[in-house]
Amino acid sequence: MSTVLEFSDVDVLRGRKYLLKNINWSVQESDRWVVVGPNGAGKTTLLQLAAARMHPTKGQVDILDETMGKVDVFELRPRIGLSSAALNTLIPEFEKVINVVVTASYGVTGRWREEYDKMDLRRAYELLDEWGMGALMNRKYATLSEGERKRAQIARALMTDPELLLLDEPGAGLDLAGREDLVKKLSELAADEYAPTTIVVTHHLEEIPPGFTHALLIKEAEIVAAGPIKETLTEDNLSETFSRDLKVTEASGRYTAIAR
Ligand SMILES: Nc1ncnc2c1ncn2[C@@H]1O[C@H](COP(=O)(O)OP(=O)(O)OP(=O)(O)O)[C@@H](O)[C@H]1O
Repeated sequence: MSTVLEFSDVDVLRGRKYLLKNINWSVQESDRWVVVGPNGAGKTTLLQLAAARMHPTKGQVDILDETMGKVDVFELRPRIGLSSAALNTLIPEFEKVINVVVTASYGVTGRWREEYDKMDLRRAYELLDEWGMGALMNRKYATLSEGERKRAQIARALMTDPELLLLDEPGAGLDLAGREDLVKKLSELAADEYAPTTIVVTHHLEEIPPGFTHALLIKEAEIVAAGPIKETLTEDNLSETFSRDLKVTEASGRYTAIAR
């Protein structure tokens, strides 16, 4: 089993504020992680480090056997699929859905004069189709609903056949049916042994796909608990993470939490 991510004594500081503090975290190839924590806890910062989009202020981050600071990040990034809401602001207004996906192979967000070969376009279409978006491939991305955008973003993140897939709040803004569809798809992806090592960030336990193996709980820049999902998503750990006395239930791999 090989290690995909290794964070050793990592701090991220901006001014005097710790965005992350004393983070030690190891992710193995077959793992599927959820990162759970309240607003402002440091989840996106953690994902930005894992995506080779940010350097730690202190400590070491190893990604896919490369050490940040010693590797050309432009070679590393295509090996990592990242989906986040930040993408929405980068996509040109009239961009077609198929181009949003295919441009990932060049690491850009607007199709300009690049020539894509048929194989790339075919792969982009197949990925869109797999995520239920095939019929919308020629629509303008700007006209998609939030749920459709999320699925197009995930197809884009998978375009380069990454070894590591990072999804930042893929369920945010989805209605109940949209969330359930997404959870099912992510659960299927988790069960696929050829799927990349996957890390999903969320605020909501209801969005955790069954089959995910590990959880990291984070609060105020520090890890509260991290490890196998059942041992980690306990009432005590979650109550500590969200600073509320929570009642947590689990049935068939689906979690819910309410305040007592
Ligand atoms: N450049 C910066 N300078 C100072 N503080 C920052 C900077 N960037 C982020 N922060 C702060 O760091 C904290 C962690 O931010 P981060 O986006 O990682 O949290 P998060 O857990 O993803 O939050 P959310 O769930 O609300 O998206 C927040 O309090 C944020 O305001």
